[in-house]
Amino acid sequence: MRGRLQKGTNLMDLFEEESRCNKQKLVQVYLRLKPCTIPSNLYEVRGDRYLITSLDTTAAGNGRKTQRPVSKMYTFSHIFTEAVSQTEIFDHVVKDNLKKLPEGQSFTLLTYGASGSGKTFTLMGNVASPGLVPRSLEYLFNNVKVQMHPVYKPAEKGFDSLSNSSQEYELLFVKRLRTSSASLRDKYRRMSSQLRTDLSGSALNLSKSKHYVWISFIEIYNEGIYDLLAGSHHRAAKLVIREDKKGNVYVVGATQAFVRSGEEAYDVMVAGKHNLQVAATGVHAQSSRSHCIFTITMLTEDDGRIVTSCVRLCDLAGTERARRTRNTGARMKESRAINTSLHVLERCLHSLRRKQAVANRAVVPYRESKLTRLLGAGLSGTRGESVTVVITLNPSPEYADETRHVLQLAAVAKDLQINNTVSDDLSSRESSTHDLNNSVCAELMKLRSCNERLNVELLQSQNFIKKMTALVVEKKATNAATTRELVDLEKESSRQFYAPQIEALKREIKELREKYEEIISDLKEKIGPKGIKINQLMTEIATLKEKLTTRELACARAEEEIQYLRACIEERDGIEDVSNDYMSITESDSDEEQYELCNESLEPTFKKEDIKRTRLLRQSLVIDDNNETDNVLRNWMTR
Ligand SMILES: Nc1ncnc2c1ncn2[C@@H]1O[C@H](COP(=O)(O)OP(=O)(O)OP(=O)(O)O)[C@@H](O)[C@H]1O
Repeated sequence: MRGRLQKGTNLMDLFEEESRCNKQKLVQVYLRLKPCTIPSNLYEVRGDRYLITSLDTTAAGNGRKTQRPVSKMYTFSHIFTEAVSQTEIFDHVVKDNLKKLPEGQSFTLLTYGASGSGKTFTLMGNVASPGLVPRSLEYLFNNVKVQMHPVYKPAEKGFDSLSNSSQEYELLFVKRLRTSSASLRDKYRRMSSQLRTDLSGSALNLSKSKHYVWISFIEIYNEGIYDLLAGSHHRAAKLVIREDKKGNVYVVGATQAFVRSGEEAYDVMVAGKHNLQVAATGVHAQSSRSHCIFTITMLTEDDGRIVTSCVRLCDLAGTERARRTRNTGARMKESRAINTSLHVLERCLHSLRRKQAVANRAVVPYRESKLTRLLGAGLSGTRGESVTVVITLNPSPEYADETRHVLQLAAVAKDLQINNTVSDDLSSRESSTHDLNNSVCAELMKLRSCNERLNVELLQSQNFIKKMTALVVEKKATNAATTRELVDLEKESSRQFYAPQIEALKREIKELREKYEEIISDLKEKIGPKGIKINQLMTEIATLKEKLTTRELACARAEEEIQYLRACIEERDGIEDVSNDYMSITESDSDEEQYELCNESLEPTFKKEDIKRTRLLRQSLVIDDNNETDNVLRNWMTR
């Protein structure tokens, strides 16, 4: 499933869950990311199922094409990130399917991705990390009772019983094949201890049945099918595809090798791999130039009944951009053939999806390439095969262009249903013309069942919408409650946060107050007697001030008197030396003596009262500072 990036993956999960319930089993599409040293922000893995890409997309506007980054979300059955081991991938992707093999349930696994993204690594691996092929072999041979003589051999119509001489021939043939790959043979032995550790504890427990295991290995190169087990001249003869009336597709004449152990099977496969056309390209030095399909066929004999099933492990050649590979000549031709067959695969998947979605009779173009002809029956679901696609992705930004194409195909494959009831056109195309009435009736029946299915889907969708609406309402209510709680919490937390600070401040203030009160009382104690003295001095100062004021008033009065006397003296024109005479008047002189003295020197108008007044004046001035008074008088006299 692919869609624009949306918020709320929970809703997405719910929706997916709902769709899963509505649909039948889907093609399993896994994503494996290759470890990458260059950091890239083009891809983001969310959870273990969602990939968000920010790849450039061409947009046409105003007559011009522009590149702009678009976020897209792709859903996978599971995403294996860079750190995930081969063991985990085997356990997740292959193991359960192998368990169903003896029951007649076939399984096809495709690795698909850009060149150099890790398809071959995922299938074959290396000595340190064996891939899905050696693991599948080890798992099978460790868990089933494999027969040592090839009594039954897979054939077009199911199986053939072999004569003793034929059995001998088959055993010899495998021995010969193994000799041809002797130089490459010890690889499995080096891997096997690792494999045994990884696979320990897993058992199929099928001791009652007898199993005959055969393997075949073919490649599709430049739209020709070749037998990789046919020796070094395998390209000399092309194989042909045959299809029976039931829609089963066979490669006629493909070598089947009878194997009795994982090691034997692996050696045969290595011999075949040696024949693979591997050539250097600009992208990947060991690039696969063909699609190759490794098939393990198992004939299970149980109570005289033979059941045939197979595991097909397909390593598809990588999509290639001619611009980047810089291929020319033969390489260019190979590249074109690879891209064409992959393009047909993509179209087939698209048509199948449409066909399954609307139950129509659209023709799926399986026949347009050898690859789709061979895989078609499995993908269409008519044979009840389980199909798994492992998309390998190199997150390095330079592979972004190829990756976008790969993801498009992955998105389509993810939506395909398998084991569905929609009839496939493989057989219908071969069948003779239908009776019109029958076909109309069949069409009507189909339409009715389709209608019923749609009604059910409608009901389910309505239920889903109801559930969603209820969920939204619930979420809104929860949100409101949460907001209220948050506000309360904020208040509470701020109160709790400041309360201790306020308490601390109050305590501090109290302590300071007590401290300063102590200091003040200490000071008061210390300045106690001095304080009383100061108070006394202040009182004295006040008394002195009062006295001064009184003296000032007296002075003022005296001045007035003096003014008056002066005026009187000035009136006595002609009288001289008054001042000297007057100065001779002393305190000791009696009023009479003074009067006499005055009489002698002054005009008769200078009255006795004046003398008295002058004396009074003198007295008032002489308080405690005679000198000052004298000075005042002296000043007055000398004026
Ligand atoms: N998950 C991985 N971990 C470690 N190494 C890897 C991984 N995937 C790929 N490689 C390494 O990257 C290189 C290319 O990988 P591989 O040969 O599997 O690419 P491919 O997709 O099969 O390419 P082509 O389609 O061109 O054959 C190999 O050297 C392989 O060991």
